Amino acid sequence: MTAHLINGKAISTELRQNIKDEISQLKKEHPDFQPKIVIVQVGERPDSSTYVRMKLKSCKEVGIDGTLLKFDAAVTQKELIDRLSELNDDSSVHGILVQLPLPSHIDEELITNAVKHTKDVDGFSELNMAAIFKRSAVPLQIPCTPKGILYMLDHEKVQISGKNVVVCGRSDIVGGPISKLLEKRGGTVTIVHSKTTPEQKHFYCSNADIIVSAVGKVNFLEPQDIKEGAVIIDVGTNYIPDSTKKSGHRLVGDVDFDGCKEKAAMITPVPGGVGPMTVVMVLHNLIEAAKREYGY
Ligand SMILES: Nc1nc2c(c(=O)[nH]1)N[C@@H](CN(C=O)c1ccc(C(=O)N[C@@H](CCC(=O)O)C(=O)O)cc1)CN2
Repeated sequence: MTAHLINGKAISTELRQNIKDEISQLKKEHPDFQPKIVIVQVGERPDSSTYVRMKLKSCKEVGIDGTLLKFDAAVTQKELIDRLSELNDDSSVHGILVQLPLPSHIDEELITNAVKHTKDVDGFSELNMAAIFKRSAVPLQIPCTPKGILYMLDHEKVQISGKNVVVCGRSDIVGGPISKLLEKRGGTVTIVHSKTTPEQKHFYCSNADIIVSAVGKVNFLEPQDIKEGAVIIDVGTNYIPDSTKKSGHRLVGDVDFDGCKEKAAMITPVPGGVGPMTVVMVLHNLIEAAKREYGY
């Protein structure tokens, strides 16, 4: 069997067009409607600069006013919090996103919580996270990568309820929220993490109908670890040396793609899988926040 490729690039392009159409319709109906996001970047990490550029470009494409607020890597926590507080109070700003990771002298927890709950388009504040983990609560925003993964699974009509699901990784950005969201959708979810033994990893993964891998390790999932017909969602972003590339490196996921595609029913590529979905979900969360603010 060769797996069906879940094309995140194509799915995100289609969704971006829908968002663009919705914004232009809203602007026609309400000429004062101007959705706006402020993206906060601290320091000059090249990967963060790439992601921020991608987000701002997508905003521009659909008619969202995207502003970059850049701070020197040596910025103090107080300066950042004061600025976030001003943005929280600025009624022209509907969404605030702090690009992660932050330099080590900054407390990520403190900063993500300093973003007003209603403007938290990343969904990383404690109020949003708590709503994800509470059984009957409906979160205002779902973090962009987990939201993108759920959208892809629904787009491909993958049944979650009643399935064995394994999530590899337990980060706040991906593993933590996606495991709870998949469990809320009726999956029986096991989390594989850094304290899981190789034997446990093999046992749980090889019995899984759906695997989401977000650990950041090349070849973390190999064909012998997965079940015939499984659905594999690869969230890994790992750069490996490649002398055939001008940059000298190439992006790969956590999954041995060539091996696993022969055994899986569906698989996401890296690049072109989950990554583009993360970007489009920023737009989706922002537009929802803006509509709430305008009362539409
Ligand atoms: N505040 C946040 N910080 C971070 C998040 C996040 O959701 N919010 N997630 C990641 C990084 N990230 C978005 O910020 C992100 C990662 C990857 C991609 C993407 O489209 N990747 C492409 C390849 C891009 C390349 O060539 O380098 C792909 O997979 O096709 C987009 C966004 C950590 N920080």
